[in-house]
Amino acid sequence: MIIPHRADGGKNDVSAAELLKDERAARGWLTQAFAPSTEQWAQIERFVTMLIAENAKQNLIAASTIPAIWARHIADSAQLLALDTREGEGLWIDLGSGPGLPGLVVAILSERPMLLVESRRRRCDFLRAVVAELALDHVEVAEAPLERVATRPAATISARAFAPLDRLIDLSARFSTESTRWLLPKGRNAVKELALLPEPWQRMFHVEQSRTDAESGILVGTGRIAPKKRGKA
Ligand SMILES: C[S@@+](CC[C@H](N)C(=O)[O-])C[C@H]1O[C@@H](n2cnc3c(N)ncnc32)[C@H](O)[C@@H]1O
Repeated sequence: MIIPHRADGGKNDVSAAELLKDERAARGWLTQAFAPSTEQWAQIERFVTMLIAENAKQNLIAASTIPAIWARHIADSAQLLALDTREGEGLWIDLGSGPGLPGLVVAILSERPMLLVESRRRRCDFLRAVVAELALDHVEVAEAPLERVATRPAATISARAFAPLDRLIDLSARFSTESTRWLLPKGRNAVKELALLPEPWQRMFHVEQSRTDAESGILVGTGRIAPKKRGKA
C-alpha cells in the first residue's frame, strides 16, 4: 500500500486531486514548496533548455516526456528535496545521476553538497557543462561506476531509475550511516520491490506516494545498512 502524502506543516502536502499532472501545476508547486529566488528560477530554466538540447545528441530522457518536462523530471526530482528538509550540511549522493535527475535539480534548489555518480563519460560531460554554466560550486561529478567511488558518509542517498532495489542497496550500503536518509523513487514497483528486501531492511523504509504519479512510490528510509561481507577471491 502506498501511504499518501503526510502533512509537512501543510507546506508540502498535496491531496491526490492536486497531483502535479501538468506543467502549470508543477511550476506552481515548485514556487510554493521552495520559493526559488530569481537566480534559482533562471538556473532551472537554463538546465531545462540544456537538457532538451543535449537530448537531441544523446538519449537522456524519453523524447515523449519533453512536453511535460517540468512535471515528469523537474518536479519529480524536486519532490525528493521536500522529503529531506534537514538543514544540515551533510553530503547528498545521487547514484546513476544520468543528466542530473534528481541531483542537479536538488543542487539548484538547495545548498546541500552534492556528489553526482555517473559511469558514462558523455553524461558526465553534460553534468560538468551544466555545473560550470550554472556555477554550482557545491556539486562534484564522480565519473566512475559506483563500485569504484571511494566510500564517504552520505547524509542523503538518492537514486532514480538506477538499479533494482537489492542491487542498489548492495552497491550503496557502504555510504550509509545511522542518519542517512534514503530517497529511492521506484515507480509502480515500489511496494513489490520493498517486499522482496530482507525483513530488517524492509522495516527501515516506508512508501510515499509520488507527487507526479499516484501509482508510483518513493521508498523513504533512515539508517545504516551494513555492507555485505565479501569473501576473498
Ligand atoms: C536509467 S538512467 C537514470 C538516470 C537518471 N537518474 C534519471 O532518472 O533520469 C541510469 C543511469 O545510471 C548510470 N549507471 C548505471 N550503472 C551505474 C553504476 N554502476 N555506477 C554509476 N552509474 C551507473 C547509467 O549510466 C545511467 O545514466
